[in-house]
Amino acid sequence: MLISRYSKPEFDPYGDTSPEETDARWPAPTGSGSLSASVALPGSKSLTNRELVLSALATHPSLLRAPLHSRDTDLMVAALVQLGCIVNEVDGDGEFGPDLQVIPGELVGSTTIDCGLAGTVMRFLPPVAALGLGPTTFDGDAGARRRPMSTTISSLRALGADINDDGRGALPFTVHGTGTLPGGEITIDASASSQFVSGLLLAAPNFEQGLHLRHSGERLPSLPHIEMTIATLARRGITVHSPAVGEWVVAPGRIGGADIDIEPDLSNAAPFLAAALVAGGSVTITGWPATTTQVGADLADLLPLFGAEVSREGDRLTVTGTGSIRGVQLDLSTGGELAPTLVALAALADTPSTITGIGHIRHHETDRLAALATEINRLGGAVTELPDGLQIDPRPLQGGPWNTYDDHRMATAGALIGLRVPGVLIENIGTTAKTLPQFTDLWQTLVSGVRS
Ligand SMILES: O=C(O)C1=C[C@@H](OP(=O)(O)O)[C@@H](O)[C@H](O)C1
Ligand SMILES: C=C(OP(=O)(O)O)C(=O)O
Repeated sequence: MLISRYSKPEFDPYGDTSPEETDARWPAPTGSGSLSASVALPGSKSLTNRELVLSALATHPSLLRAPLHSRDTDLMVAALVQLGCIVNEVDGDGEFGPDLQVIPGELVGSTTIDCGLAGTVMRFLPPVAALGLGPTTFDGDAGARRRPMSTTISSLRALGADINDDGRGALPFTVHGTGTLPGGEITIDASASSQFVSGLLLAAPNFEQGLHLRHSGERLPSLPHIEMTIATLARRGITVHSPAVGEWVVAPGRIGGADIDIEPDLSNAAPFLAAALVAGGSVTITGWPATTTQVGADLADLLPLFGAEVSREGDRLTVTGTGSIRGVQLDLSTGGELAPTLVALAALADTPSTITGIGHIRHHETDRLAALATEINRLGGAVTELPDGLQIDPRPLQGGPWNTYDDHRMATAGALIGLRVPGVLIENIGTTAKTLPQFTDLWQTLVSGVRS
């Protein structure tokens, strides 16, 4: 089947909802005994969207096996189809939807791309549009217009692209593609997001002169995601040289078509695995890859800091907890994506925690530092915002409303707290569809796997 009209579903569980607009809150289920659950998760968002982009830029067709099907990946598919690719759904072995065959086509603009709230779409596709012929306008949700884009805009300009924007360094803007981009040597500030680097690296082999990219800025967050970008390029025959930390060189080259198995999303495993600490008992995630560039793999080292035991048998990773949680002192700069889960855990711990190195998550789906502090404190918590993190002091929490700010990880963090605290009512739980449309069903499976 050709997916040429990949549009938002009629029921849009993810759009720009405010707490006031959403009457129906999801009562987070409470765990009534220690857990004994085994959960299979759909594919990684970060891998699926990288492989979709590389497939579109490749010389030959690609097959993505067991890809994620969620709002962020649907938006990526829709955008690539608009830019001239063919994407076919084909039967596969994946439990969570069809495989995707991607046939690259001549890249064309004259279109408006809906980025939704997906950082991967808004940061990975402007370089692709610059390689297409014609104007491509990028826009997205109200929340997307607040996410930083100035590095994408200024870096593409420095590489030879013609871009119209309103000077705010944000969506919307228009890339006037000419079918080719000179590329070359530039220095950027990627302090606000690693995705500025990844977006340029993914398209770099197709720039006339390739790319010599340097990062200069106060910090470079989410380094594993850049490693992931480099690894996905390597599998398609492109070597990224990194002569120094924060410096990358990509020669012009041909991105190969590929047959790729997408790993389960290990960042989405975070709330499920953390549930073992919150309720006690054990939670197993199946399909855990032997090696991976996903930062979610760090959970195997991070959760023991909170008091968990982690074991591994083949492709099954199991976390066991007693229900008692220790506070942590943690620099999470490499895995900011895991912060909402770990902060929720810390809010249920017996001792104080400080989680730092995550100032940049103020620019994620929402200002996650402010959102986590506000929502946990509303339930009686004592969370203090730091410039680049949160201090979390233990307090008994009580039930009440939990707002999600259109942020899938705020929703799952609320569910985790609700596993222990009765009466947590989550607004717009449907926002989990950004990367895990099956969240409520899978969470129910987890909670039902209880040994009383
Ligand atoms: O490249 C990617 O797939 C991602 C990079 C990270 O972004 P930041 O560097 O902005 O944190 C991560 O948090 C995001 O969820 C996904
Ligand atoms: C920051 C995230 O998403 P995005 O890819 O939209 O940046 C996330 O999923 O935690």
